[in-house]
Amino acid sequence: MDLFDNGPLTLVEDAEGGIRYWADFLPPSLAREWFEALRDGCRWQSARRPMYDRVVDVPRLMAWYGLHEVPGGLPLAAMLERVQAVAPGGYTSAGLNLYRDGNDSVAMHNDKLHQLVPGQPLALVSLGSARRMNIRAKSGGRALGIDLEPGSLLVMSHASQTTHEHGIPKTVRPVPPRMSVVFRARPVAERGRDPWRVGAVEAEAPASGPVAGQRPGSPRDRAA
Ligand SMILES: O=C(O)CCC(=O)C(=O)O
Ligand SMILES: [Fe+2]
Repeated sequence: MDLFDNGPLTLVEDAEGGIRYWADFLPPSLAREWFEALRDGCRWQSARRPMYDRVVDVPRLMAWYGLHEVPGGLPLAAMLERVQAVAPGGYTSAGLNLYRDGNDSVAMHNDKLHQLVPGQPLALVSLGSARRMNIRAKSGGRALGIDLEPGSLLVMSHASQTTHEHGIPKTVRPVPPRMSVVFRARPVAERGRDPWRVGAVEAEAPASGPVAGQRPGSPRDRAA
């Protein structure tokens, strides 16, 4: 690949732009700075969900902000400005995931369609350590694996959420924490509502809402 080519790698094609990946979206020093600011400044919460006859913690921490009400000090407006320059969209919310170690994960899923504005993309910025994302067509076939590097951007079309699933598998490799910041365009009726209380942004919806006040790295029962 041309070293000076910062254009995207197209992973999936569709009429709305498919799934595209920019490895060098952010300068490394800025990616590090923003990782630390968000790790230390976000209201991280541990959500719970039923699994068989138990209720377990969703295996990662999450935070969520409407873009009209981001607390001062969090670099989400500056990040959004860079996202808009590459992948313009009507983004209204930022959902953040913190994977504390290789035991944290997200199961294969598509983002909930009723919580997304049709035609609008989802933009996912990765910070911290690199983690593998698997992307698989619902129609079958092998999953495609992409290592989401710190400072990278993955943009998924709305249409791709109807045709493909994505997930971050656990890994036995010792990996430092990794964060994703997902900008989404939410329908007006969904804005301002805590997404965990209306069925969550994706498949691992907790039934009982978040447990407030958990700090990154605190011990817990992690399944799934
Ligand atoms: O952390 C990631 O890269 C994926 C997160 C995700 O799929 C989601 O929040 O819906
Ligand atoms: Fe997702």
